[in-house]
Formats: sequence, C-alpha cells, structure tokens
Amino acid sequence: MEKPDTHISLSVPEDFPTSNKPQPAQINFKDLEYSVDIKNSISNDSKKIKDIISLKKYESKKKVILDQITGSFSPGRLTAILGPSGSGKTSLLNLLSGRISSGKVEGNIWLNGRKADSGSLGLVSRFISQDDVMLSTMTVKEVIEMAINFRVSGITPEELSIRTKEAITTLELDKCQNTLIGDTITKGISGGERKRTSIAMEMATDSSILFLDEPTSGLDMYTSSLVVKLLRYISRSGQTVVSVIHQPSSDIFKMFDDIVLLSEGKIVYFGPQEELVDYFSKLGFQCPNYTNPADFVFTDVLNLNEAEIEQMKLEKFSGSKSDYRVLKINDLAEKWKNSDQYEVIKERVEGPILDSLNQFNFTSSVSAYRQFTLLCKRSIKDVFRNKLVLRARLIQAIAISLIMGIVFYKSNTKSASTLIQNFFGSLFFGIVGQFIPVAISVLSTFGSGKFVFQREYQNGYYKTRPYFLAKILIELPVQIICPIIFSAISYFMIGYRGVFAKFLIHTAAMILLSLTSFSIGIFASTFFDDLSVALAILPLLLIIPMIFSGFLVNSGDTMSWIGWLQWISPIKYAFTIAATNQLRGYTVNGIDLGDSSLKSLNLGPFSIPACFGFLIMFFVLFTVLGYFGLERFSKRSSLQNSRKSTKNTKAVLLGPPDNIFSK
Ligand SMILES: Nc1ncnc2c1ncn2[C@@H]1O[C@H](COP(=O)(O)OP(=O)(O)OP(=O)(O)O)[C@@H](O)[C@H]1O
Repeated sequence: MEKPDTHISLSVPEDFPTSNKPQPAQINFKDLEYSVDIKNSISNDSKKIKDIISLKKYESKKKVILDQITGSFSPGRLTAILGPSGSGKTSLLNLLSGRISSGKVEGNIWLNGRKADSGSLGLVSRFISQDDVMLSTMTVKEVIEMAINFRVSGITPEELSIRTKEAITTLELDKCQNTLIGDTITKGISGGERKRTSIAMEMATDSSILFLDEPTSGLDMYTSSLVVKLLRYISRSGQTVVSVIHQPSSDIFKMFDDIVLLSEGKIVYFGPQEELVDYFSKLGFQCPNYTNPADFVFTDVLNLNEAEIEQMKLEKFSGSKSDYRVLKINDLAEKWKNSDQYEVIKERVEGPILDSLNQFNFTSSVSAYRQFTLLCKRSIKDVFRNKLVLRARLIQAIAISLIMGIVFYKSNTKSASTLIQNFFGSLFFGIVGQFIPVAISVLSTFGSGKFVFQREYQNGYYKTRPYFLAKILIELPVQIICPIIFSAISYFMIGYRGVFAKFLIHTAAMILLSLTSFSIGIFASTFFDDLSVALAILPLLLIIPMIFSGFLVNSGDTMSWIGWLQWISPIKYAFTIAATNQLRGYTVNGIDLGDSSLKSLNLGPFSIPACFGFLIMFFVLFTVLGYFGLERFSKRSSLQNSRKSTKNTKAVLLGPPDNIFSK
C-alpha cells in the first residue's frame, strides 16, 4: 500500500484568502496562577475536635493547576502546548479564552497591552474543543454558513458565499461539502472531515485568536498533518493560533512556530520550536539522532530514568517516583526562569504589540431576532430531514387512532352499558395515547439536541431564549397535527356524538393534552443533565397523572392526603373535558345515560372551559420551567457565565494600553 505523503509544503500560497483578515492580537500573561479548592477527606487521626463535633468529613485544600507562568502568543504564529496528561494544558487554554468559571486566578493577562479579563478574552477569541458536536442533519457547507451567519452581523448573501467557499477550499472540504454531518446511525463525513469542518466553522468568522484543544486527537497521521498544516495556514493570515497537541509526529512538530512545554502546571520551555532541542541539550539532555523531538521531550526530559532516581535518592530524601518527578520538574522550571530564552519571552511580555484593537476584534453575535429566525430555519430543515422521526410520529398517530377505531368501532350502536363502558374506555386510552408517547419522543429529541446547543452556546452563536423559542415554535405544528389526525380518524370510527362543535372540543382537548405532554418532555429533558436520569424520572411524571385521571380510581373515593394529586393531573382535566363533552345530556330512547354515568365518576366541580384553562396553565408552566431548566443547563455546563462582556470590558480593550507599558 502506498504510504500517504506527510511532507506538506509549509509555504503560504499566494492566493491566500484575505477577505476576512482578522485584526492582529497579541496575548501576554505574566506570573499567572490558577488554583482551585479541592475537598480532601479528613482521616480520623487528623480530625480536630471541631470537625468531630460538626461531623465534618472534608477539608479544603488549595490545588495549584497553573503555577506562576509567563508567556506570550503573537499574531501570525502557530503555538503548540505540549505536556503530559494533567499538566494544565486545557486549563491554560480555558483561562486564556475566558472560559474559566471556578477557582482563583492571580497574575496578569494583556491583549495588545490592554488588561484583559475573562470577558474580554472571550470576546476576541474562538475556541475549538475536543468534542465537535454538530447538527447531524446539516451538510458541511450548511454548518459553515450557519456559523458565519450567527457570528457576522449584516453579512450579505454574496459575502456569505465568498467566505464559505474560502473556508471550504482552505480546509480542503470541497469533496464533502454537500455531505451530511451524520451520526452513529446515519453515516456522514469522516472523523478528519468533522475536525476540519469544526475548524472551518470558527476560522470563517473573523477572530483574532484561535484556541484549539487537541484538534488531531483520533485522527490518522496524514489527516493530523493536514489539520496542523491548515492551522499554520490560518496563522499566516495574521491570527494568533494556539493549540494543545497530543503526541505530535516529528513532521507535525516542525510545523509549529513556538512550543510551550508544561508539566505540573509549570512552564519548562516556551520558545521557537527549532531551538527546543538545543535548549535541552545545554541542560544535559541530548536528543538522539533521528528521534522525534516531541518523543525526546516526553521520554527523556519530563520523565525520570533509573539513574536519575538513584541520584535523587542519594541527594534528597526518600520518596515515591512521583515525588522525584515533581522535584525534577521544579528544577527544570527553575532553570527555565534563569535561561536566556526566558528573558526573550519576558521582553515580549513586557514590550507587547500596542496596536489598538477595534470593534472588528470582537467576536460578534447577530441580534436576538436574527438568531431566532436563523434557528427557526435550521429547525425546520432539521425536522424535515429527520424523516424517520417525523414519519414515526405520524405513523404512531395514525396507528393508535386506527387501533382505537377498530377496537371500539361504532360503540354508539351497542347496548347502553357497553356503550358507556366503551365511551369511557376509549376516551381514557385515547387520552393516554396522546400523553405518554409525546413526552417520551420529545425527551429523546430535545435531550440529544442539548449537546449541539451546548457547543453552539459556548461558542457564542446564540442565547438561550431564541434557541428555546425557535425549537418550541417549530415543534408545535407536529404536536398539533398529530392529535388532529388522531381525532379525525378515531372520533367517527368509535361513533362519538356527531355534532361538529363536540368534535372540535374533543380535538382541542387532545391538542392541549399533547402540548402539555410536550412541555413535560421538555421540562424533563432540560432539567436533568443526564438523559437516562430523565428517562427514569419521566414515568413518574406520566403515570401519577394517569392514575388520577378520574377513570381508574373514583375521584371522590381516594384518601384525602393523596387525593389532591388529581388536581395536578393534566390527564384528569383532559378526561373531564372529553367525558363531559360526550356524555352530558346523552340519552338513548329518552333514557338518561350520560349524566348519571358522569355523576358516578365524580369528576369534580370544574366546567369544560375551566379544564381547558388548567391544561393551558400546565402547558405554560412546564414550558417556562423547561426554559429555566435550559438556562440552568447552559450556565452550569458552559463557561459562558464567566464571559460577561460588559461595556467596560470593551472600553478597556479599545482604550489606551495599560499604564505600565506607556513610556
Ligand atoms: N475545576 C477543577 N477542579 C479541580 N481540579 C481541576 C479543575 N480543573 C483542572 N483540574 C486538575 O488540574 C489538572 C490539570 O488539568 P487539565 O485538564 O488542564 O490537564 P491537561 O494537561 O489538559 O490534561 P489532559 O492532557 O489529560 O487533557 C488535572 O490534575 C485536573 O484534574
């Protein structure tokens, strides 16, 4: 088999796209420390009397994740952050992209010499995380277009098309631009294409700084090379590109301009890639010929060999291997701070680019109304492309109504007692058939869409409210059409009363119940982060209303301490409407059948309009709760709450440089 060519030209083509050239932004940080409080369980031996009295099981301990680090990321350069697992790479990226929401940050960060906080860092940077969740029903071209649409306000269709084409060409996505993203069930683009698509989404939208967390993870060597080549390519347009990278090959390693080597939250090297081997050779670590410098760093520099352990045992106290490793890293970090290369970095940090930033540096978002219309259009496509789900819902409505129609066929022609039994039975099961499947199907569709929402929300595409409203609005027609189909088929087959107004009331009750169930499904999916927990809780929300519908248990006969549950049962109100609608004043040959049967069920004091009112109230209540659930989910799972871009944040960035830089 022919070996793929991994030797990629590093020169920037002359036709490099320039229409979306970003403003240069340099990000500098000095003596940056990031720590969190962690809870350690208190051993019985070390428990103090006050811990015992207060039954305290844990004590707080400060964990330093990034320890007094200093560095600078410059425009037009591609930087790799390397380090062993747990060394603080992702934390550094999160911190510099304004995505840290907990813990304590000390030290300074500047953007072109202006003091930056998490709000301003979030405003000028884009972040591509490891998990590139995208809407599976969209094509590559559509997701890139969508990203641009959400992020660049006032864009014309021509400009949109130029930018999309540029991103597609740059990231070599031409061949798959019309392929669906796909998911585990529907195969779509490949893993490498997916990674490149998520980079294209962010690069097409004018940002000064691009952060990437392990963009090559899970990719083969050729595709990894391609991705890094493209990052280099993007950096050459003037963007500051910083990427955490995992085990790069030597070809990939050489594509980076600068390397940051982190270990135990400390920097042990920060400088040009080509000087790294030389730097460590001066410290006594020789990189063997033909060895990948990245491998050399991990195995020889950051790791301990037996000889080093023996030496440490002689010189220091006895300890575990990890203690010795920490000693070695501390020593390397100390040496780094005393090196000439560190002085170069310090000079860069202390004499930053002072070009003033402007509005174009800020990652914009379009207006809430535009977000809403874009989301509506996207949701419509999603509903129609998810043909299987749409068909399943329609088939379900038709199947249930046909089964009901056949089983209870022409019940009005049966004997009086059969008629009453059939009417109540069919009304109850018709209602349950509207209630339970809707909530379950909404839970799965809304629940799985939540992760796409999370990614897009984190990347600042839109706010929670437009997303929620668009999602509800587009889903509503399906929730209305299905009960209409159900009613239209089953109503006349069963032989309910042939008065058009009664048919309308019956259908309206089915619609409102379906909407209530829809809102309960949304509430469950947004309130519980874990879909399996939501699935475990949902039956409770569905079965209790069913028990207290007024059909299975006589409402007047339940114990008072539990009987109140009937009043919070949407099924009870829908059943009351449907039963009263059919049976009030129902006589056969002048004999009252309806009123007496209704009376025996003890359905309660509420009229049909009042029951409609309660159903509307449940729908609104659960929808509002669902909205707050989504708000809570977005705040908790994303780090957006730390990215408050106040007017003040912008004013600082647009204003003069920090005093310490003005001569
Ligand atoms: N909020 C937090 N609370 C407690 N510990 C944390 C927190 N954030 C990070 N850490 C710890 O800080 C260390 C660095 O984490 P980080 O995710 O930055 O490492 P990393 O170098 O990116 O690792 P990997 O390569 O495995 O992804 C880890 O030991 C992690 O457990």
